[in-house]
Amino acid sequence: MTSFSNRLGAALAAKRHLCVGIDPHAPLLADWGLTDDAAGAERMGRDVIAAAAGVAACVKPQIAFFERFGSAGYVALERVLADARAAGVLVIADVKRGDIGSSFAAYADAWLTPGSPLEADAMTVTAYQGFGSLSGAFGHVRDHGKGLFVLAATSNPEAREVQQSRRADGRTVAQAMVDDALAFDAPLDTHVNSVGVVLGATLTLADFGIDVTLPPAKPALPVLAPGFGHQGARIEDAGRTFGGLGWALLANESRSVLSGGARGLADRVRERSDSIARALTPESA
Ligand SMILES: O=c1ccn([C@@H]2O[C@H](COP(=O)(O)O)[C@@H](O)[C@H]2O)c(=O)[nH]1
Repeated sequence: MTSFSNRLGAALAAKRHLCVGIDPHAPLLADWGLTDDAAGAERMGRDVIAAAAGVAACVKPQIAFFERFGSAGYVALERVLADARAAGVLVIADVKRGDIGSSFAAYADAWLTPGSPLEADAMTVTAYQGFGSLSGAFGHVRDHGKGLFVLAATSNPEAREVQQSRRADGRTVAQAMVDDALAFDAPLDTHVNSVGVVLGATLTLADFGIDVTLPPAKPALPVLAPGFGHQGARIEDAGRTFGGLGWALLANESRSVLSGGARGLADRVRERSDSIARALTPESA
């Protein structure tokens, strides 16, 4: 078994930082000449996998756009995930799961168990019920080489009221999420932690009171950063926004890459991937 952190580390070492979103919005499906149904979502997802293979670091299917088609949407997503496994494309399932421990463990079984129909490499999670409530996934991380991305400072403006709040210990909620992710014991043979965080590209870390200072021996903290493209953040600013975190940055773009149809998709993925690699090189950061 090759772990998520090892595979992610290999992609990052090859200067791949782009995470291509798979978000089959109705207008995008129309733009692609596809029907607004499960078949259309499946076609878009499978085309994205083909374009991302060997070029992007990972893909991120957004479950909401499959779930709106009910069971047919889940079947479509299963087929997209099967394509990704066959093509060796890393998948972060954007499912934002969180619950009391026993229920959360069932989510981890669904998304992170090898052989599960919905098996992904990593999933997004919320620790609003306490970081400890995520422990049902820690076995999947340690024993099955899976990964987690904990929402810390999200890209939407409404999140600030909650995530910038200060806890009794003086840290912001966002900083506490980062600290808990950093404290997760990574296997010794990896350069990248298996537990990372979601930090929106539309924000400044200072606004959220976030200081991500890694202890010297620690593997890098993977950061999934949505907000580039359609939400206004510019890939060219990624080095400045994320500073020393750049090495393990996964810059997500969904609508901005998907817009324009299937034709030209491979070129757009290549162009965005090259741009983010350039933005993160020390000379231009
Ligand atoms: O803080 C967050 C967390 C998740 N998202 C998700 O990322 C994509 C962004 O799509 P764009 O089209 O590139 O804006 C989408 O699936 C969101 O649900 C986020 O935007 N911000």
